[in-house]
Amino acid sequence: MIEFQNVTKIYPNQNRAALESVDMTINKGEFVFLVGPSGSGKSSFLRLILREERPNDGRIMVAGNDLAKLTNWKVPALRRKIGCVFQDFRLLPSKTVEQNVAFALEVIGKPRRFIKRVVPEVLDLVGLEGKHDRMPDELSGGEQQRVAMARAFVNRPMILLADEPTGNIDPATSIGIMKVLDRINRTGTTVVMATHDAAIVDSMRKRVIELEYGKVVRDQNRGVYGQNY
Ligand SMILES: Nc1ncnc2c1ncn2[C@@H]1O[C@H](COP(=O)(O)OP(=O)(O)OP(=O)(O)O)[C@@H](O)[C@H]1O
Repeated sequence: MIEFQNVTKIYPNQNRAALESVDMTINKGEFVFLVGPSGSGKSSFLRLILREERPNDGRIMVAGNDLAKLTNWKVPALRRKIGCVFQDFRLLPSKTVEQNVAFALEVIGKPRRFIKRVVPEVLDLVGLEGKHDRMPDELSGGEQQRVAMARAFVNRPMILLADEPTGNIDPATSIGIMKVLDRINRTGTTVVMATHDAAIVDSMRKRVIELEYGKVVRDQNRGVYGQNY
């Protein structure tokens, strides 16, 4: 599903590589935690998968596409296969919960009938039944992140990328967020989550890939967070 072959990324005017000779394969349906100190390359890894950045060297395959060969006009189609969730939720403040999720389908031209049917289904999946008409500022942080997950998943992407999704959420609420990500993963969606949340990684025992100075220093099945960063 995601394959990095000897990938190196050096940002302009930087003398150190953000990612250096990274080789890894993430298979369909896997749940992977990406851990490592601040600046170790986790966000760069996610941005390369989205083709928001391009590598200086190596090859990246995502959902059967060689990203170097993908023409610019095909990039939106690639990104439609990839849902994203961020630490800061990124909801539209003037739209309701339901409208925020529906909007993700409207912009890709889905019919209204379809939108009316699938939006309530996905809001149930993330545990937001009864909150469809709330505005984002009437929700807790955990609920806002559930909206963001519903929006990322409503199009049933093959891959879900999460960049510190529990970073702004208290530990008790984070458990609920992880249950939703686990539920999404069980539908067959590949999940890659960058995190500094040791308690979450240790409790879920999924594959853990650790980066340090842009290199993979650990790749462990049913892994733990490891040392504290
Ligand atoms: N747009 C950019 N321009 C220049 N350097 C960058 C850019 N983005 C990231 N870097 C550098 O690349 C390295 C890796 O950064 P990256 O954001 O991928 O790390 P990270 O592991 O996600 O960190 P954090 O845990 O703090 O989010 C760092 O040295 C960072 O300063």
